[in-house]
Amino acid sequence: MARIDLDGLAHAYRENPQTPADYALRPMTMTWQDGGAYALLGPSGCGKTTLLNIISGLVRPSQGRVLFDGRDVTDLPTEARNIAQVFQFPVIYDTMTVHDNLAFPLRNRRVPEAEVRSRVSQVAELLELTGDLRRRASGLSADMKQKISLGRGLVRRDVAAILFDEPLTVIDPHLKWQLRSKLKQIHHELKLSLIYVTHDQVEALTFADQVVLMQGGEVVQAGTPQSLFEEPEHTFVGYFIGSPGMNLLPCTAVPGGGPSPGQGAVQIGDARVPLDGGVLSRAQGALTLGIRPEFLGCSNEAAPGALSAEIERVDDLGNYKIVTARLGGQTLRAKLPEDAAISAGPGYLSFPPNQTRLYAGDRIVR
Ligand SMILES: Nc1ncnc2c1ncn2[C@@H]1O[C@H](COP(=O)(O)OP(=O)(O)OP(=O)(O)O)[C@@H](O)[C@H]1O
Repeated sequence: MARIDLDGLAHAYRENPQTPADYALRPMTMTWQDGGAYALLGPSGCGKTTLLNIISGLVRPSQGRVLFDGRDVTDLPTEARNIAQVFQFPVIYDTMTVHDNLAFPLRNRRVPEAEVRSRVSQVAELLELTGDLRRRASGLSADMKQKISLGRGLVRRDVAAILFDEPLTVIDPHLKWQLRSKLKQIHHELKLSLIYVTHDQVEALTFADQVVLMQGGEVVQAGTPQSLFEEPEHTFVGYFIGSPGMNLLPCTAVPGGGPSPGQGAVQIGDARVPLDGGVLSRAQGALTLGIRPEFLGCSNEAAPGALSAEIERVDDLGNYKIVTARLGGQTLRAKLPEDAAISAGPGYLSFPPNQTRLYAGDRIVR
């Protein structure tokens, strides 16, 4: 396994790119640690596959370098990069047994047969394929075939990294859930460097220990799932991560407008939300207040510091409730426990200071 450095990497599919919009991938420099599980996450067209293909060698970047353990591989073809790849659709040999499919990448590299057997049985066990090893692949379901493709990706010990391009897309939802957690377990047991492209945040957040969130060819934030959830550095991270995403409320600064000395506030329509005076003094440009639905306090009862609001509706979603409320002419959502006593009508919202974020020009202000 290898550390991967992306050094000033950028890519434009068109010749003579002139403006940032001409780039599928805008200049980026970052390091992915040996043995890490990374998810490249973002909406369709944000550049995830382009980045993955540059790492695998399918696309040569227009600018910058890719280094594996300090070695420049930018000009090496895929075969010379020592990586394994798993794609959206199964890539297996139908005429071979499950065992021989899993053994193929090892036998191809002349790994001694005793080691082939031990590694195949280890990977088969992890993927719960042990009982199927003697079956011929041709008769198997699409799900099973994709599991074998995953196994073929995971079977070699000596690869620099394993690259996954939306590998669970064709998998049945129940099995998908199992495989996501399985991949996390496999990552810990086999200590592999994994890079995993997905547009599905649940997939990225369950599987990866580092999530690289992309938008418009740029990395907007890279960090642990927890940091992306708790500390979104950009409004896009707040919006894209979470279900529902962060409440993002355009607002204006009211320096010194808070209830206590040194405290400021922001104005949202006719509502005023107190905010740390220091943060407010560092904010320039268009301001947005951000609070996750999980952290927004919401009740029919008045509480100290809570703001009067209209609770429009309450949706009971089984494990939790989603409250839709109006404050200062804007709509907010709160996520409450399933047993919370709450109903439509007059209500109160509170913004815990340590969970309330201010963004200026979409970037967090600290
Ligand atoms: N071979 C190509 N030629 C020209 N433009 C391309 C090519 N491949 C991708 N693009 C463009 O580059 C941008 C990034 O595409 P890319 O496939 O990397 O995004 P993505 O995040 O992987 O999206 P998806 O999840 O839909 O595959 C898009 O605007 C896309 O239209």
